[in-house]
Amino acid sequence: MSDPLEKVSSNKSFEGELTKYKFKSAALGGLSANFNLFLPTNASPSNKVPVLVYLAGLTCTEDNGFVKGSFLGPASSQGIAILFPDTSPRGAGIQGEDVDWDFGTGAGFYLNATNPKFSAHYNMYTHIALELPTVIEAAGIPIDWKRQSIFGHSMGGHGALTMYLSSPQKQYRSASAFSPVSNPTKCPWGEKAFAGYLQGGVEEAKEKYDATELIAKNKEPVHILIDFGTADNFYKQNQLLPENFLKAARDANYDEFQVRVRSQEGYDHSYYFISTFASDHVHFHANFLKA
Ligand SMILES: N[C@@H](CCC(=O)N[C@@H](CS)C(=O)NCC(=O)O)C(=O)O
Repeated sequence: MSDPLEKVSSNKSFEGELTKYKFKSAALGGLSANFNLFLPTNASPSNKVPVLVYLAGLTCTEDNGFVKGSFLGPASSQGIAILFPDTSPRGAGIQGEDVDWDFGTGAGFYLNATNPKFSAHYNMYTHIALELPTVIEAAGIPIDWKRQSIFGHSMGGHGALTMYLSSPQKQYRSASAFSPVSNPTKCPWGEKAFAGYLQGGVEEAKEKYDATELIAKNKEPVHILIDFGTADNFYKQNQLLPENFLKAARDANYDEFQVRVRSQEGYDHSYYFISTFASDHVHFHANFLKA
């Protein structure tokens, strides 16, 4: 069992309330975990609101998304909550976890580790899919967990797409991503992460943690929106591979109404890009969250 939530700070924003919480996380091996939650002003015990989960990228914390993403205004006007989890456990004390910026702290890759070195703490998949909804519900916060969607950036785009496509009970109604790591078993970031966190390495990852592999074998209807920038250096270095995801989706007979991948001319990997299309993504999810 995880401990109850402790409120760290609370600020009025866009008529709603942005609150930072911390708690002792069972999924992350008893470490203290932070998250931010934006609640629109219409949320109340008699009016539970839908929620969008935002997963950030490498080196980020639970703060990057709300500080630089420009999501809160559109979410407030649509009456949607946004949950901003962290990107990894912190302070696990595992040898080597703080050496590289693309592995370990700040780089949890939204999976459940099976390598015994990491498996007690690196369980961001369970933390986000199961633990956070449970502790937030237990605190009486008025969110309707039957109306969830998920989005993210870069490593967090990978997290959003894979959690959407692999969640057994169709936990999320829609998924979207900014510059996602779309085929991680074929790029350096993913290969490094899976070799470290998973006992079965890249082969194990193909089953559960690669969006391109997952869409290729998916049979259910989907609602997916992806944007990436043509001036994104990580795109140019083949870390993102959105074309692989698009091809797998079209080969699996998903048309542009179910899987839309948009190439945005001249945009880079930063939050200048994300904030430009933030409103688009919130409105995309609103179609499904408020249906
Ligand atoms: N630290 C890396 C870059 C890491 C990076 O670009 N992180 C992206 C996600 S993949 C990010 O969102 N950074 C934080 C920010 O822009 O607020 C480098 O020096 O090349």
